[in-house]
Amino acid sequence: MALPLTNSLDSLPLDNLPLESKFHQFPSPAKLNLFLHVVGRRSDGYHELQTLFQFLDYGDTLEIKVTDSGEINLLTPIAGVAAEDNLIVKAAKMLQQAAKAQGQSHVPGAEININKVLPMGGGLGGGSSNAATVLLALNVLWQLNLSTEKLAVLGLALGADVPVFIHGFAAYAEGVGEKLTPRNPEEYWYLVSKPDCSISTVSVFTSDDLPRNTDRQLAQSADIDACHNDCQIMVIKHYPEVAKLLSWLLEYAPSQMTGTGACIFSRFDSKAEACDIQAQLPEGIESFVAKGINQSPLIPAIAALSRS
Ligand SMILES: C[C@](O)(CO)[C@H](O)COP(=O)(O)OP(=O)(O)OC[C@H]1O[C@@H](n2ccc(N)nc2=O)[C@H](O)[C@@H]1O
Ligand SMILES: Nc1ncnc2c1ncn2[C@@H]1O[C@H](COP(=O)(O)OP(=O)(O)OP(=O)(O)O)[C@@H](O)[C@H]1O
Repeated sequence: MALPLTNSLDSLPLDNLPLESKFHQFPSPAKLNLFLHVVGRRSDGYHELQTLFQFLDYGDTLEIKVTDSGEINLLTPIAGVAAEDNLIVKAAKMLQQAAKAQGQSHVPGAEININKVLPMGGGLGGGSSNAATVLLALNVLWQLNLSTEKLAVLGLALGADVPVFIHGFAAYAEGVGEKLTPRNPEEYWYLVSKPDCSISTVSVFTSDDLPRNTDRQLAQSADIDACHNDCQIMVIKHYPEVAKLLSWLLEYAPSQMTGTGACIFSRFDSKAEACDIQAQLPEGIESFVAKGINQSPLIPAIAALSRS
């Protein structure tokens, strides 16, 4: 089954009404890890990574309205995620605390809607992307003026993938994913397919079968195809659904898992080729076709809001 493509993020409207009292729409795109090397483990248990992030022109959409109440209300709950655990709510509350810490006596609230299309636990960074969108949007809507760097530091406490979504440029990342260097990988078309299973990030990072000592030099290779995803090595051992779909896709195109899975991205030169293989996917596999992009669509949306 193809996932809906109705929320293509090309041009989201931001008109000229006052910032308050109306909903503003923001994109919350997916990311791919074009490669993901695990190169060590820190004393706090987190893993040191080397990864290449690129965005997709496909993702969730958030609508945010400022309120006077000081409350954060998520009007469209996500099934299976309690409001207090939702990264959208956590990000908004964290920003309120940061505003109070810098001396603001009254911090407004917000009402938030989400149109969730990204599969959860898919390795597409949906939750982190939602958190980044909330941080950037409310920083403008609440007129807090926190720097991008400060927002990235705040966001890192919510998830290792939040900083790249805050900065919004495709990047090579080290550390736990927060030390970013801009890169411009080729913007291919991708078929993103989701095997019929969900994989928790923690289970991958705590597995004895995760390789943890990939040579740090490998990521410097000029040939991106020389790189790989270490998490995939663990996942295909434990999740036959992923192993089976990956070997099917590899017959047609270079294919690899993103993040800790379970989604697999297959690379094509054109949308038509990606759609052609999508049409042949085995029964019951969810999928979408999207373009890899080196700037997040969130950045121009925030810039337009700042100007309004
Ligand atoms: C795998 C990636 O998606 C690559 O982009 C990210 O590193 C994961 O980022 P994320 O989903 O935001 O993950 P977090 O919420 O920060 O971490 C979830 C859990 O994964 C483990 N974790 C995560 C990132 C990392 N570099 N090392 C880890 O060991 C930790 O046990 C952590 O408690
Ligand atoms: N707004 C949110 N959207 C999605 N998941 C959320 C959200 N808030 C909290 N979560 C929790 O975070 C978990 C991971 O969600 P997410 O969609 O970010 O996974 P992922 O794509 O595998 O991310 P990553 O690539 O960072 O590992 C979910 O299973 C859910 O319990």
